[in-house]
Parts: sequence; C-alpha cells; structure tokens
Amino acid sequence: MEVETTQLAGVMLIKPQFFEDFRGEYVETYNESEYISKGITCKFIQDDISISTQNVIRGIHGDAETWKLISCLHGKFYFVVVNCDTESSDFGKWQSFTLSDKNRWQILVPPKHGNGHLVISESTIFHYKQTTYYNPKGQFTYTWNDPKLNIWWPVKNPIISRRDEEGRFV
Ligand SMILES: Cc1cn([C@H]2C[C@H](O)[C@@H](COP(=O)(O)OP(=O)(O)O[C@H]3O[C@H](C)C(=O)[C@H](O)[C@H]3O)O2)c(=O)[nH]c1=O
Repeated sequence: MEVETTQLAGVMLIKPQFFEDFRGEYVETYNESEYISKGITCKFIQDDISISTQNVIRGIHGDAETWKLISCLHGKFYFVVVNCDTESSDFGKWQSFTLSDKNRWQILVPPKHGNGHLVISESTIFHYKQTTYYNPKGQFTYTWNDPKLNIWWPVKNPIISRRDEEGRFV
C-alpha cells in the first residue's frame, strides 16, 4: 500500500494494494501493523457504514477528537475534507478526492477537520473506522454550500438531511 500526503496537513491518502484474478478481486482494507509501519498509529474503536443514493450529500461533519479512516466499499463518491480548526491558519482550506470501489482509495481525516461526501454512482456504501465512540453532542456541522468555504461540488441540488440543511455557515 502507498501512503501520500495531501494539501492538508495531517490528511493522508492511502492507496491499498488490490489483487485481481478470474474470480474477482481481493483487498486488505485495514491491517494494524502495516498501517502503524506507515505512520498511521491511531487506535480505531468503532466501524460505521452509511448507504446513500445518487446525489445525496452527507456532511460536512467532524469533531475535535476523532480520527477517521474513510473507504468506499461500493460505488463512487466525491469526498471533501475541510480544515475546521478555528485556530489554524489553514482554517477553511479544503481538498476533494474521488473514492470508488475501483481505486479503493482511503482518506485519513484528523480531528478538527470536517468531511462530506456526494454520491456519484447509483448508490454507495461509505465506510469508516473511528477512534472515538459516537458522541452526537461533540459533533459540528457546516453547510455543504457555505459561501465562505466555497467548496466546489459536482451537483447543484443535492439531497441532504435536516441536520445538514440547518448546519451553520462559517
Ligand atoms: C454517526 C452515528 C450515527 N448514528 C445514528 C444516529 C442517527 O439516528 C443515524 C444517522 O446519523 P447522522 O444523520 O448523523 O449520519 P450522517 O449524516 O451520515 O453523519 C455521520 O456520518 C458522516 C460520514 C460522518 O463523518 C459524521 O461524523 C457522522 O455524523 O445514525 C449512530 O448510531 N452511530 C454513529 O456513530
């Protein structure tokens, strides 16, 4: 597997090795010792999936403590990470990635960063590992089309939750 830095400090792009043969495909999605050897030393304690249909955006969500390791188990989504650390000179800086069940890319998202994804395929299974247990009160929500963040999305009228509709602007 390859681990690459990104334009955002602490955010890593992981490209797992996958194997194809006449039966299909095989990929290790997480292997603690290998990830530690590549500098990803977070202790993951909860795994989650969300399943969404085309044109759904979930996010932008985050909190002050959690590291997340994001994967696409099925389909394809446009994934955005935003620095939401109000004390950072990079506050508001964002980067997008396209994750799919073809490229098998993963993104490591540090605390104080928000993440959101738009479903490109007919449906997608979004998977992540996280280093804390679910604490809804600790989470922040920024609106996907916040004019100050000025994130580019390949959609004009996404399907979003009430929580995301009511998310705050910067
Ligand atoms: C996050 C979470 C949610 N839930 C329950 C609570 C709600 O009844 C339901 C949907 O939750 P929510 O609307 O917050 O789900 P998403 O909009 O997909 O947001 C979540 O998934 C995105 C990708 C994030 O990265 C966020 O951190 C996380 O908030 O699942 C749980 O039971 N456990 C959990 O860990």
